[in-house]
Amino acid sequence: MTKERMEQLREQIDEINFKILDLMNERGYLAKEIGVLKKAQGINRYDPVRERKMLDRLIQHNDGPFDNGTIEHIFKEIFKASLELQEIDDHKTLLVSRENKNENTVVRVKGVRIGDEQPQFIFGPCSVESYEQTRAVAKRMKEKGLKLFRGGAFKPRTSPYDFQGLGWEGLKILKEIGEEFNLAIVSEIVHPSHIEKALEYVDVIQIGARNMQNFELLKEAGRVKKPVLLKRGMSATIEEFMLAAEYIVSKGNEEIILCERGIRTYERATRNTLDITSVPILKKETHLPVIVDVTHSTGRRDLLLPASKAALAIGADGIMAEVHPDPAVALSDARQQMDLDQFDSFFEQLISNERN
Ligand SMILES: O=C(O)C(=O)C[C@]1(C(=O)O)C=C[C@@H](O)C=C1
Repeated sequence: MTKERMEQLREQIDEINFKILDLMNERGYLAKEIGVLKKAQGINRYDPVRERKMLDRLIQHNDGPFDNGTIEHIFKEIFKASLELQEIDDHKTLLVSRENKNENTVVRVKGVRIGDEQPQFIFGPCSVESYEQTRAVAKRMKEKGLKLFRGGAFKPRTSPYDFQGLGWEGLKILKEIGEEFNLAIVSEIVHPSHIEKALEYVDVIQIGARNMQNFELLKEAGRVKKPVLLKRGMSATIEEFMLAAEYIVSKGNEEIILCERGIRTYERATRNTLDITSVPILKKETHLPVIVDVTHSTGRRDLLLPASKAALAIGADGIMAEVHPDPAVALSDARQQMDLDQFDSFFEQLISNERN
């Protein structure tokens, strides 16, 4: 008997649930329409006076069993949800979003396809210090059949007294070495007025973490036909990172590679905290390729291999890491770059892991 009664009651609740659902959605459509009218009249959508009046009237009619506080709470949630509905309508779909374009963007650089099935690798010294130093790394990369070579010529450094890079001289070295070994050159550009001239030297324009919100630089990079490697700012949220990429795409350049390079947190065991889950989030939310810079995120040679494996396992399209013939005497990032032998063993282990 009690069992039957319980079933009856549950059936009634189920029916009421559907009624509430229909009424909620009917209410939602009305709120959306009000939202459109408010927008046209330039009125603020959030109306606390109206909300207060509605709550007062509801409380006057409330015969229980729910107490007034509970009723207020439930309806406040409904108002909040309606407000969100009104805002979604106004939310422009980003060009970088999956919603806007479902298929993956594949960035092509000298025959290498970034964002396609195969993971890709970008290696090279932190800074171009000399022709010999740069060439030694490029030669080792060429022997491994690697194609994407990084090297910093313009170096935005925290301290003005640290090595600032060789500038145009560094880009000349990179170009020469790129031609000798048929490597694609990835190098950072820091000034909007340098973009045009840099096209002669680089195959990929890198925009560094410190410049992720240099909007004039982003716009200029958006105006040219050259792939851009955009690094996540050190304190940037994923949304801010996506909006930075949007600046570039909105000017006409869709050839963007996003690069997770760690964010600043309270943790000091690593140089930055590698936000590994940003990779699948960015892959889900955008159509752009995503790579991970294991050197700047970890700042530790001993973590380069596990961090790279983790990045590929979680869906990264590639890895970036720094290699120097003699890291101990490097002019920047001496503690985190691999020497050539370490590079051999790192790469060997990484690709054998990929094969298995
Ligand atoms: O009545 C309005 O002005 C609405 O926009 C609708 C509504 C609601 O859901 O009831 C939504 C948000 C406002 O803060 C107040 C009320």
